[in-house]
This record gives sequence, structure tokens and C-alpha cells, in this order.
Amino acid sequence: MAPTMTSPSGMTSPSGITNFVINKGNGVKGLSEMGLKRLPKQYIQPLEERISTASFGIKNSEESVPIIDMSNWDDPKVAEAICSAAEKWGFFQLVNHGVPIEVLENVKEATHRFFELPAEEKSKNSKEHLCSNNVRFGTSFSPQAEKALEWKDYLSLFYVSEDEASALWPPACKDEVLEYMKKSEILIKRLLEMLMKRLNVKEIDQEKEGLLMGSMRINLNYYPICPNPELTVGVGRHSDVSTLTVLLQDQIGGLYVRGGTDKKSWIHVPPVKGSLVINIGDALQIMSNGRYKSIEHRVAANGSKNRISVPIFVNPRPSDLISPLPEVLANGEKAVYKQVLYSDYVKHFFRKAHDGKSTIEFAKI
Ligand SMILES: CC(C)(COP(=O)(O)OP(=O)(O)OC[C@H]1O[C@@H](n2cnc3c(N)ncnc32)[C@H](O)[C@@H]1OP(=O)(O)O)[C@@H](O)C(=O)NCCC(=O)NCCSC(=O)/C=C/c1ccc(O)cc1
Ligand SMILES: O=C(O)CCC(=O)C(=O)O
Ligand SMILES: [Fe+2]
Repeated sequence: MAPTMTSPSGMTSPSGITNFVINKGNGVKGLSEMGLKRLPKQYIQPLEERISTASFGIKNSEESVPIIDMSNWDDPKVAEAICSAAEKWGFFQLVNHGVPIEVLENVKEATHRFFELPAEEKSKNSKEHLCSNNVRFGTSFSPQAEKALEWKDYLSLFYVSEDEASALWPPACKDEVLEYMKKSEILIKRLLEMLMKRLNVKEIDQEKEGLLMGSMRINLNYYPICPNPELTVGVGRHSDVSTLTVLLQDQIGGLYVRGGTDKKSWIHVPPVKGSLVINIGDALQIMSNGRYKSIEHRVAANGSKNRISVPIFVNPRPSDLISPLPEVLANGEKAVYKQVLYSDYVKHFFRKAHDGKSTIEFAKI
């Protein structure tokens, strides 16, 4: 249902838009549903950040993110494909990954259910209305730091415990998100085992497990139909600050990653039914001393369809010190990154607007 406006004229001013979208919790979904004919000024990105979808759909098999079949996950060829993709692309898609398709369908449905709630209901999960930092309903990425806003609303859920999730996560999506997280855990452990083996880490003991996957954050992303998609972005250029990210996308498309032979092209990650997209994050780039790459990516806005995605960010714990692993440096390799407190790293990321691969400079020696 379209939101009712108390002061239609106030909406045309920049502060009216900000109030409606950010403070009142209508999000860009609220703007989209008013049937705006033109993109508000705040969302107009500089030319160089806009995404031309002209090449959308052009296929070039050598220039696409690998699609890896995990049916025989203990076959060394699978590990080889995964580690090579993590080195070369930092991104890959998995099919037959073991997470039941029904679980994925349920979490997509739950995401729509949450965003269909009235603004007042969703706003109960905003940082202003909730006394916890672990649940956050918001819009754009970092509105207080951005020169141009991004065309996305989100619900971000930091997992602390089953009890806290039961008490704080919105009932519209809580069970389905928890199930998605739990059912993905085996896959996450398998991936980390393969990736670690190649780095000379023979076994993932409890300490390493904490460092690699000691905290999880799940975002429900909603990209509503945009009046001028060519002028803005859904998500600007960034790399994730996670160890790795498990991303569920729907069938709409619009995710682009930096890659190809020139390492500069923007390559579309086409939706593949039942698949999960995996990408390496900054924490693993740092721990592998640059061997695995956390690749820049971004999301286009869409002029005709609402899109959702649900990333699971698998992370170190906030209290962990991260640095190149001793096993990686055992052969005399020189460390490229220094030791940083993971929560400092994440705060640095959230405090600024998206700026491509710049976050990792924070950890460079
Ligand atoms: C530092 C954290 C994130 C928050 O701890 P806190 O004690 O609650 O910290 P602060 O209250 O000081 O929050 C710091 C600031 O971070 C920002 N922030 C706090 N969570 C959020 C939040 N989910 N969303 C977007 N700002 C936030 C926010 O600016 C906030 O400031 P403020 O506006 O004053 O509340 C802490 O939970 C922590 O260390 N977590 C480690 C695990 C973790 O969350 N890892 C990040 C994985 S996320 C990832 O890889 C990519 C995410 C991403 C997301 C969107 C994109 O467009 C692209 C990528
Ligand atoms: O929506 C997507 O496909 C990707 C979103 C993303 O990059 C993120 O949330 O970090
Ligand atoms: Fe991302």
C-alpha cells in the first residue's frame, strides 16, 4: 500500500525526503511506492559511479565468475576449483552446495514479508528505536557519511545467541533467517577447510574456528524499483570486510564484480537457480597475506523490478586481532598487513561512504 503523505509539498525539499526516507522509516521502498517520476537529487551518483547496464546479458564464457558443483565436495578437484577461484576471482557461485533449496526459498519469502510490513513496524528495528546495536533497519549504507545516497533498504542482524535472536529479531523473518544460517554452517566449514589447506593450515582447531567464523551478520537487502536506475546505484563499489560472504540473490540480477583479464571490467554475476554466491572478504585477504582476494563489487538499481539479496557475512569475532597467519608466513614470506583489532577494522568501514577497495589500506604495513 502506498504511504500517505501528511505534507506533500514538504516532500520535494531535500530535508523532506531525508525525513520521509530515513527518520520516518519509509526507506526508498516508500519513495518507490509513491510512484515518483524522477530520482531525488540526493540519490544522483557522480558519473563515474553510475552503472551502465548496456552490456547486460552479453555472454563471454572466459570472462565470468566460475560456477562450481559441490556434489562431490570431498573430491580434490572441487577444492582446487574453489581455491583457484578465491585466488583469481575472489568470487564464485556454488551449485549442489548442500543447503536445502526450501530453506533458501523460505528466507527469500521472509525477506519480502519483512519489507512488506508498514513503515512504523519496520522502524521498531531502527537504531533510534531499539536499545540493541545487533539489529538495525536502515537505508543506503552510511547516510551520515555519504555525498550521494544509495537506492537500498536493509535489515542487518548480528548473531549473538539463539536466545537473543528469539527476543530481538523481527518475528516476520526470524525463524527463516536462523534456519538459513544454521543450514549454511556445514558449507561454510567445508569451504574454510579447503581454503585453509592451501595455506598450509592442516586443521581448523577451536581457536582458528573462532578467528575465521566466530561471528555472523546477516543482511536482508531490498532494492525497490527505481525511477532513474541509470543515475544511481543499489550498492556502491566496496569489498566486504568479512572472512567470506555467502550470498543468496533472487532471479532479478544486477550484481557486478571487478574482474576479467584486465582486472578492471565489471562482470555481471547472473542469477543461477538454487545457487549461492561466495566471495572472499578483507579479513581473509589479510589472513592469507593477499593470496585470496576480496574483490570490489557493486549492485545496479533496477527500473522495473524489486530485487532482494540475503548475504551471510562470516567474520572473526569483534575482539579478535587479525593479521597474516603464521602458517602463511612460515616460508619466509613478508607480511603485507599488520595486526588490527577486527572491531576497529569494521568500524572504520562503516564510518565512511563506500570507496571501493580503500578499507584495506587501514591494515597495510
Ligand atoms: C563494530 C560492530 C560492527 C558494531 O559494534 P558496536 O559496538 O555496536 O559499534 P558502534 O555502535 O560503535 O557502531 C559503529 C558504527 O558502525 C555502523 N554500523 C554498525 N552496524 C552497522 C550495520 N549493520 N550497517 C551499517 N552500519 C553499521 C554505524 O555507523 C555505527 O555507528 P552509529 O551510527 O553511531 O551507530 C561490531 O558488531 C563488530 O565488530 N562486528 C564484527 C562483525 C561484523 O559486523 N562484520 C561486518 C560484516 S559486514 C560486511 O562484510 C559487509 C557489509 C556491508 C553492508 C552494506 C553494504 O552496502 C556493503 C557491505
Ligand atoms: O545484493 C547483492 O547482490 C550484493 C550486496 C552486497 O554486496 C552486500 O550487501 O555487501
Ligand atoms: Fe558486498
